Amino acid sequence: MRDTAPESAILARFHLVYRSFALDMDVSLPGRGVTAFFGPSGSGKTTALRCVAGLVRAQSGRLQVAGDVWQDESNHVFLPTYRRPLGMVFQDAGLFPHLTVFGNLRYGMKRAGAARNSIDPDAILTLLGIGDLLGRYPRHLSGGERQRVAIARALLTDPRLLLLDEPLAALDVKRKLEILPYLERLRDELDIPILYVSHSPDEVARLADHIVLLEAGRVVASGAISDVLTRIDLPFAFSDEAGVVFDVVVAESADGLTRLASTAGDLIVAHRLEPPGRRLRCQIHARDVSLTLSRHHDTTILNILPASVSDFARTPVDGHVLVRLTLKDGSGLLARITERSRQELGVVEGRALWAQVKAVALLSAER
Ligand SMILES: Nc1ncnc2c1ncn2[C@@H]1O[C@H](COP(=O)(O)OP(=O)(O)OP(=O)(O)O)[C@@H](O)[C@H]1O
Repeated sequence: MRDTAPESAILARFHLVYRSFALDMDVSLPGRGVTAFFGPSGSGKTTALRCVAGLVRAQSGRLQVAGDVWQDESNHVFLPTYRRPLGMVFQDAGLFPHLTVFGNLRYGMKRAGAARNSIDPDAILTLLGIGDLLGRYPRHLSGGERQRVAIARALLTDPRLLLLDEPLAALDVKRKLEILPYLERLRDELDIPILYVSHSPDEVARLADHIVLLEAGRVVASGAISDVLTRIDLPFAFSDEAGVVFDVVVAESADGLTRLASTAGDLIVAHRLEPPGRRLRCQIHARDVSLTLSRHHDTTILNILPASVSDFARTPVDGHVLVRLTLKDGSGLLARITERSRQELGVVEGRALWAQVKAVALLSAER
């Protein structure tokens, strides 16, 4: 059933009450890229995803995906899971152990039914790098390979939405690092949205385009990652890892350095192997940003960006403040400085100054 053209691809409103937990969610989510359901253990991430999947039925709820209504309790509409065109992958890949990789994938294809003509299996095998694994049984695959096969099987059903519930949680660090580039490719190349449950700040910083921050069943924030990570009213703004992410493009490499272009200004980092034009994601921690009133030329710091002060807040760590800055393209940057420096420099709302970036962390793997 089609509805009027939606502004966002996913409109999800759920109210669900368990004995000692209530989920209250009302969000609009983008129709492409990765939306992370993020929050501490027990905040309701998996419950929210299960509501989207139709695995649990919110007493009151409405879910619309790309114009199609999957649930509308006020009109007694509730599509069961098997009628929702979605792919799901959990912590445990859930492959059929008695079938080879090919057999598992063929199962996905069968589920696609009439839609399978619109799927390009070769493109999916390439996207996930599993073309050489087709004859193997799941027990002969690494944890990362199993997850990639499970994602491929889900995509072969031709879903309109991909749900990933902590797909890396059961993997060791080495396997996680191995699979992350594939998830980045899915994010960049798939036309369908991915809802991704995680409680790992690193995974979210690396993969998410949009964040739904949950706390005790309530949505504390929902927005583009660049907006949510620069909100100084949220608890994680004060963690040691607080910082922003930027999507940048490799511009050129010379003299052992690479210039990354972004609308907020160029960033210079140690030499990268990626060719010009490659999109990368980088992170700048608040602890790595210092402020000056004039542009210093007598400094070893390479990355100095013009900025203005939006606002600031005292951190729970004695004597520090977190300053939110606006860069020339309107994007945000956080700086953690001492209250004494703030007063001496006159760092107040609207003040124009320079942000000196001591370190830029590249979150994408080199390839
Ligand atoms: N079927 C159920 N019946 C009753 N309570 C439930 C049920 N499913 C989940 N809960 C409770 O709802 C709360 C949220 O659980 P949920 O699994 O959604 O959290 P989460 O954020 O995904 O946590 P984690 O990161 O630990 O997986 C928890 O307190 C959990 O005990």
